[in-house]
Amino acid sequence: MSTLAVPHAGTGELWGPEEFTARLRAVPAGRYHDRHPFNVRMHQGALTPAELRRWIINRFHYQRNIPVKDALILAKFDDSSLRRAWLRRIQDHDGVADGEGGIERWLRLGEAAGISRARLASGDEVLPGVRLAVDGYVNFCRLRPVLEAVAASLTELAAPTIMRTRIDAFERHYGWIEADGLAYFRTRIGQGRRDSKEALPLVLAWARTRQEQEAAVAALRFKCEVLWSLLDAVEAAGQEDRGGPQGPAGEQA
Ligand SMILES: O=C(O)c1cc(C(=O)O)c2c(n1)C(=O)C(=O)c1cc(C(=O)O)[nH]c1-2
Repeated sequence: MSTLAVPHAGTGELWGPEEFTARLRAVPAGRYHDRHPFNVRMHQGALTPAELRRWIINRFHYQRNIPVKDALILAKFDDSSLRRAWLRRIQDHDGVADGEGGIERWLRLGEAAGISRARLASGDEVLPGVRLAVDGYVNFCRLRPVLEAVAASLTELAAPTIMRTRIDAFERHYGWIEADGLAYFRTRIGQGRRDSKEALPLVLAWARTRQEQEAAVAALRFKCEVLWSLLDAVEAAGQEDRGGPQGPAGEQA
């Protein structure tokens, strides 16, 4: 595995590009939110309409903050071609005109699931844990070096697969959501693939020391934790509805 490794003072050998890539890919392979019990139940068709609506409302908070964190990353680049590439990510979400882009498509997903635009856009039902997780990601991209901020986006290596599974699951189990509402997920398959294909070579090139390589892997781990925490909060709110994790409220000691 380490045939390309070269020695680096103090912090161990620099991983060769193959080993570094394998280590980055191993992070979402092991701890991506597709394994989260809430996501597993979503894909099994076991969520109630109220639970699915809660997820759509809370995930919207993540969606609307993605272009904010991408603008923070863009501001770290001193190179026009990189800024242009990153600007396209912002446009993926915001569109280039009213009525376009991923945020608009997520609003339509909400409508297809019976959530009005005003309700979704208000943010009133965003859970505290979701707010903290999303703030954590935005602030990470604001405060950390560009290598780590870009590495954190590499969860998208795993995103196209989860999108495909989600489309199948929604079509099979949640027929009450109008089919047009799934456009967000369909569009995201290609965008996510392109984003990760673009970001991976940047991370490989910018991590020049073993310490930086490890920081990139840690950034990706952190991002998996952000996505995991978001679902923890959504799941916990459902348990409260059902009377708490130990059963109905009155039966708890
Ligand atoms: O539904 C998902 O499972 C999922 C995961 C991720 C991800 O892995 O970060 C993103 C998205 N969706 C997504 O829609 C999206 O726009 C997106 C942007 C980013 C990012 O970090 O730049 N991740 C994701």
